[in-house]
Amino acid sequence: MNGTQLAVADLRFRYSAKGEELFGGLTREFAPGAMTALTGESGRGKSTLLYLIGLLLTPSAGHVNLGGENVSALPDAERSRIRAAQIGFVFQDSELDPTRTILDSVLEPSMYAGADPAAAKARALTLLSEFGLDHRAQHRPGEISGGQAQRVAVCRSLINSPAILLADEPTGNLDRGNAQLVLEALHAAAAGGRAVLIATHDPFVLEFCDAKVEL
Ligand SMILES: Nc1ncnc2c1ncn2[C@@H]1O[C@H](COP(=O)(O)OP(=O)(O)OP(=O)(O)O)[C@@H](O)[C@H]1O
Repeated sequence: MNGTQLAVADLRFRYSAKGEELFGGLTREFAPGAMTALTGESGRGKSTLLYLIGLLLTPSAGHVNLGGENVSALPDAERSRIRAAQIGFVFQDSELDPTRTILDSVLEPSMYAGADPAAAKARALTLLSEFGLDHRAQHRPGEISGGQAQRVAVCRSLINSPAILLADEPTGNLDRGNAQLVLEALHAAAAGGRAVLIATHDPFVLEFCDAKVEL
């Protein structure tokens, strides 16, 4: 892992001209190798911050800095390229495509990133094995549990070896045991040199995090 630096500087965002301003000029670094919890009451902007850092939204003021570059100011095509190559997402419900095998679901983001298919397949199988899912590679989402599906989503988010991993309530619908497996997987991803950000309401999640940003 290259340990890409991630930071936000004087960040502000409004969904509409008259809408509430979020973040009040947030300045913060998110260290590579650390898992940071984004906490705060409902509506404070945890998900929105992930979308801004994930380059799916553009700040109203301030910027996101990735690897020393203000990536908020870049043209859409360049932001999409950075997103595909450097940023992984895990959402609350993985909603895997029911028609694809688990292996193909994990591989899908590698196609958008233009990765070598053979190398991507080898990496997908390694990831599935690391997360105890190798025997499920040829199964379809209907044949695996919710906890396993979330671990598949973590594998999928890691297929392009992103420097940044963004997780929005990734354990929100899981029981403790499955939540722990997913959180351990995310923590391992951070330990590999990534900045992992996880939006959460759950005190259990905080036990796995190295830092906390309260919005
Ligand atoms: N697409 C949208 N258009 C307009 N306003 C939005 C949109 N998405 C979110 N908001 C508003 O922006 C604010 C922040 O929402 P966001 O979902 O980021 O908060 P959150 O902290 O993640 O909340 P929760 O904990 O409930 O998931 C809220 O007031 C929300 O109503």
